[in-house]
Amino acid sequence: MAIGPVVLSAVSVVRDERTVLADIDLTLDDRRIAIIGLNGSGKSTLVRLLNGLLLPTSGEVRVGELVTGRDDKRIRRLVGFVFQNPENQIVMPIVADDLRFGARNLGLARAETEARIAAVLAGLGLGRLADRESHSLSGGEKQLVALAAVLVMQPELIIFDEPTTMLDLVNRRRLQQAIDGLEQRAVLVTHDLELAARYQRVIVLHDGRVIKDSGPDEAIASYRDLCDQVVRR
Ligand SMILES: Nc1ncnc2c1ncn2[C@@H]1O[C@H](COP(=O)(O)OP(=O)(O)OP(=O)(O)O)[C@@H](O)[C@H]1O
Repeated sequence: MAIGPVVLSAVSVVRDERTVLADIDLTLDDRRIAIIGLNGSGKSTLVRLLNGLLLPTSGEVRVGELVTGRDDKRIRRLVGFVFQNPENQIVMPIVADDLRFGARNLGLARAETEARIAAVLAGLGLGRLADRESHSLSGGEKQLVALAAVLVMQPELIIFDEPTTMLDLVNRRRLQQAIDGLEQRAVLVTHDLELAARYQRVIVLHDGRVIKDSGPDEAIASYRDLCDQVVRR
């Protein structure tokens, strides 16, 4: 199934009586989209809406023909989510078993599961990690294994919430390359402006609103201006 655009219509999120996202209208259909903004601007909240991890207080989020809150099971198959902290995502003690876990939940046949796991690990250059104990991996390896677990499910869109925060420069590059090599569409929340600069569309959030939605140069310049203003205040 081709996923179609993800459309947010008049979406607001209120948490503890605070408006965290205010009246957002967005159509997300580009191949690569980065979302940047200050701490607390609403980036994680926004991306959690995209696969129904969080439901809007008002408004609607559509994934193609599907609507979050109504079609979440189908949406989760189409939209994968790589969390900031891979510790929250890796559940099994052995790496390959962790990758099998999600595939089993999809009800895939054993041979299909094994073929997908081998292909994904090879594609990310992680074949040597298959039999390792998950807890023994480095932070960077864990981040890539968390991505591998999502890829085994073959989603059509992958959300990354600050995937490079815990990575050194080498692993950041590896993850960048892994993302560049993905066939799937990707939406990525990041404070890493070098990473954001690689994406064709960059959305800047501030106080729960979209203040810029453009190509990377313009968006990053406006984010820098915003930071200057906030620091001078
Ligand atoms: N469960 C919650 N209950 C109450 N407030 C929340 C909750 N989750 C998030 N918030 C608030 O919503 C605002 C936006 O949070 P969010 O995590 O979306 O920001 P962010 O842009 O991803 O920030 P960061 O860059 O620091 O990760 C913050 O002020 C946060 O305190």
